[in-house]
Amino acid sequence: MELGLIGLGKMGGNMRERIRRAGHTVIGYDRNPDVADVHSLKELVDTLKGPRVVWVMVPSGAATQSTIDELAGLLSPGDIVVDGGNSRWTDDEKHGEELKAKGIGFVDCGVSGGVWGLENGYALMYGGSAEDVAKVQPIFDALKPEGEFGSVHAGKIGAGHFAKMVHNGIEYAMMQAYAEGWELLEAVDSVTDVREVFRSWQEGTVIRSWLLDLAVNALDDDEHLEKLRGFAQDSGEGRWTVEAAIDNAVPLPAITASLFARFASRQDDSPQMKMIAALRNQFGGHAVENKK
Ligand SMILES: NC(=O)C1=CN([C@@H]2O[C@H](COP(=O)(O)OP(=O)(O)OC[C@H]3O[C@@H](n4cnc5c(N)ncnc54)[C@H](O)[C@@H]3O)[C@@H](O)[C@H]2O)C=CC1
Ligand SMILES: O=C(CO)[C@H](O)[C@H](O)COP(=O)(O)O
Repeated sequence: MELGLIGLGKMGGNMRERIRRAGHTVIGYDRNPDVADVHSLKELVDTLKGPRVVWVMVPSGAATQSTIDELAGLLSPGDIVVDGGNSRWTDDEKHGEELKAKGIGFVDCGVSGGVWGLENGYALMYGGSAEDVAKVQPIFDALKPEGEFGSVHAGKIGAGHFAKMVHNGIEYAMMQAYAEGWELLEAVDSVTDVREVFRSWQEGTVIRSWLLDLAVNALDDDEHLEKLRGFAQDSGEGRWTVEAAIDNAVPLPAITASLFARFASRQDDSPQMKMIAALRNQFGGHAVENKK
């Protein structure tokens, strides 16, 4: 089938290639003309034969919103928009309604697989009506990993991004657990080769996983991660997971702590620890360290 794909960065660029390898036609648009097949959204829409399926794979928030707004004005009744970016799930209902008013279908799709997806396939979690999902199914089949699993119609509009958000919350906590274990192993003299301990865990252990494999890759590149600064960004999914947990009164101590650990990583000199030091000094006369 034919697909219009908007956003040809780390994700969309490889997805275009994987879908083409499966025998489909993909026409890509990106605001960066070096990677684009067409040079405007209008040209993309005019080039595709109807009924069209257009997949949006740009940063969540303003870029996704403006793209969907423009598509709503360009597409025709019976066409479908898929939002494959990491959009906040609460945006999906709004996007679905905006497009439905023009007779355009909408499917939200959480995509997992990162820059490895071209070869390994992309795990997909999608939400929307069965009718709209069916129109995108050949593309889902091209993107998904080989094998029985890796693709799910999670529910109605919003369910795909909600499932991907929870997936990313779990990702935060798993990464935090490996990171904490690694730091503790590095802190003691008795363990002389931390990287080999991590490598040994890749087979047979309870904690083997793809993230563990990637940790070993990172340690092979830089055995003690000396080239990196201990600073970790976040792009929203962890925050939204914690917000959803609060809305539903579901306790998420591990995921919340892993999000807060990232915030702490961005502080050179913790203001709250200054207060802790000051209070210990006030009540117990405990020593403080002053700035030089
Ligand atoms: N990198 C990852 O591991 C994953 C990323 N995602 C999500 O996929 C989406 C894309 O992510 P990446 O490819 O990593 O980002 P990226 O920054 O590598 O690529 C984004 C692309 O979109 C283009 N773009 C931005 N605004 C545009 C607009 N208004 N119109 C047309 N093109 C526009 C940029 O020029 C760029 O080529 C994001 O929503 C991200 O959260 C989802 C799963 C994994
Ligand atoms: O969806 C992903 C992986 O599954 C993206 O890599 C996402 O950017 C990770 O989240 P964060 O940037 O908040 O660490």
